[in-house]
Amino acid sequence: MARAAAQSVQALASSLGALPPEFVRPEHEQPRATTFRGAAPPEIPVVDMSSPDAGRRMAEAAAEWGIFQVVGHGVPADAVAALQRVGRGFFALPQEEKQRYAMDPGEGRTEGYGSTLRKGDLEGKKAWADFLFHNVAPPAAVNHAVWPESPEGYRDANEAYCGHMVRLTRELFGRLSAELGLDEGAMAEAFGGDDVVLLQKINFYPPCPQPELALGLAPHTDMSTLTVLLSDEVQGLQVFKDGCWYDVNYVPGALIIHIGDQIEIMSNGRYKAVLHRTTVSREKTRMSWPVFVEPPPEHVVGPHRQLVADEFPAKYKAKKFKDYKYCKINKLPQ
Ligand SMILES: O=C(O)CCC(=O)C(=O)O
Ligand SMILES: [Fe+2]
Repeated sequence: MARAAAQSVQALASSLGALPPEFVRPEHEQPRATTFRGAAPPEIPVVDMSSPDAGRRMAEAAAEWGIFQVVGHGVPADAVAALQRVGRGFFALPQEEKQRYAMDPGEGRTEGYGSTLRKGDLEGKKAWADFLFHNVAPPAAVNHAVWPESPEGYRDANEAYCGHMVRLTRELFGRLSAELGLDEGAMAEAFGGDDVVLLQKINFYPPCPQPELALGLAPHTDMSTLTVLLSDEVQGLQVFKDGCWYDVNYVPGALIIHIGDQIEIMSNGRYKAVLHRTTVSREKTRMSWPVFVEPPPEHVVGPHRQLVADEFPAKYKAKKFKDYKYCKINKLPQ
């Protein structure tokens, strides 16, 4: 069991005094040196989706920040609480039981439990996080064999939350399309209609002995269309804007919407994919539950034809989502 236990940050964290060198970020990435500390930092917009100007405000935030928080989103608090309860229950399982769901991309198991421990990023530094992820929609993309059997209620909670995510995604696509002067159905169609794929991920960031030197996740944009992120109340998410890293404030009951690469491409750059990272805490475990909304693998995404003109040439190539993903994962040019 010792070998399996060493494969998670969670197990490592419970046995450590100092941060192992492979987690120490270069200085230009360390949160201590790079987080904005001035008075009155600008706040990521919070939009009430039931207000009359919600569409316009979301579009402005998507263009300026690539991220916004939504309240009045219609996702019931008990569906959110149930998802969080089963996620916490999974990470509280003994290490060897979690390891039963281990992903292994080399073996073709791309869903499941894992950590970035084995694979450093570009600078060879490791991220202070474990995760679990699996598809939740559409039914043809779901493999229940990789979903945890415990805690009890895991499947029901995930299915119920997913139903709300499908509806919320449709609404966001509709409003963001309309604000570009397109038909309300333009984004849904551009991203594969009912075949759009939803991935549920759970991030687990254990307490870290030297949080000022480490990152939970290195800076990245999501390759999704958009991501609907649920966070607990522990501070951790940061976004990059105009040369600075800003904390995203916790807003009770809110969901955080990240514009991903595919919406940036489809909108021909009118909406921006947000560059983000996560910090970790010395005392507290942090968890987050992002849902990545992706086009089906064979689906081609490119700038929408109504957003390309002589004075607005296409800024991105059209390509199959699976090819985009391959290049992004392997850090190849798009
Ligand atoms: O934990 C968070 O707040 C962000 C997670 C994230 O960016 C990701 O999983 O892609
Ligand atoms: Fe992300």
